Amino acid sequence: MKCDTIIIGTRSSKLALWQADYVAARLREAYPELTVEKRLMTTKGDKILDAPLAKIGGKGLFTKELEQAMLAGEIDLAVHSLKDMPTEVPEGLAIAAITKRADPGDAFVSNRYASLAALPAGAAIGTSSLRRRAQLLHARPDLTIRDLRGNVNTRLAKLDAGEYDAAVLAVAGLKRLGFAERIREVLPQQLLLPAVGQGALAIETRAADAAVRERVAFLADAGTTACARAERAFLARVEGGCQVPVGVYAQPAAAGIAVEAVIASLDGARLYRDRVEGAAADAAALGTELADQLLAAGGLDVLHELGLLLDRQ
Ligand SMILES: NCc1[nH]cc(CCC(=O)O)c1CC(=O)O
Repeated sequence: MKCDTIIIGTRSSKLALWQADYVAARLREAYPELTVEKRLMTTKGDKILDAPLAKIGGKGLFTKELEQAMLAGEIDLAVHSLKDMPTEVPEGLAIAAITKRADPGDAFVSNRYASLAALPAGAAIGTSSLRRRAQLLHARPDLTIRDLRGNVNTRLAKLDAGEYDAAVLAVAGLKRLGFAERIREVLPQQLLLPAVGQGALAIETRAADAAVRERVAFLADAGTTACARAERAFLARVEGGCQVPVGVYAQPAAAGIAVEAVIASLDGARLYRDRVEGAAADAAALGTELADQLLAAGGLDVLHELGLLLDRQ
């Protein structure tokens, strides 16, 4: 008899484990006969903890080792935060399902202040995200942004150690780990647009593994998938990685889908933001169109200055 087992590869951060356990539980529930195992792995992004993420660079910082293990047949699927996935999936692999998105927002967390507005001039906010830095500085040029790296638990511990007045973290990650009560304020989207795919999970498999693909298909959410298509097309057009000062958020709208995005300089002084709306079937084209609009409006100069678009043709 065929051995009916699916091995899920996962990073060992608490958030990654929560996400892998979530998918494992849903698979076991759907297929009581199936054996689901977890294999813990370490990625480059987990190992290099002392350098700002933006300086380490490289695509797939949190995904590459898992992808290699999948191609080698050591694991059958990987569960990623969609926002950590590069826009290009390696040859031989595929995103088999994108789950229903949880809260896509960013949270203001602080032991000292109740809201962003309550922060005094010069207060220090911890974040390593260029997207958060640029948009926060645009709204509050008086603030100081200090690098804050590590997984969610590490970042909260550093905040509690008193090195920062506040930090900004993804709402979805905080809630998954049981830290909802640490959220002082969900920052309005008008102020801070999320990262591509924030709040959604991507289930990656071998492209040719029909058995596994079929089994995870029920986890896909059509609405989130269309939104992710628009957001990832936007990102692919502007750069392709997760470490650029851009935010993008697609959501259902009267016409089908509305996409809003921002490209900003690191100091927040220049910020280009716009919105397009169209049919969900045209999601990818909408994302690309919006990227072209923002690049033409000044975003291209901003990204060029960052040295991130050197090999763009
Ligand atoms: N950058 C790491 C990361 N990748 C996914 C999440 C949260 C979960 C999600 O957005 O789906 C986080 C934590 C954070 O940004 O605070």
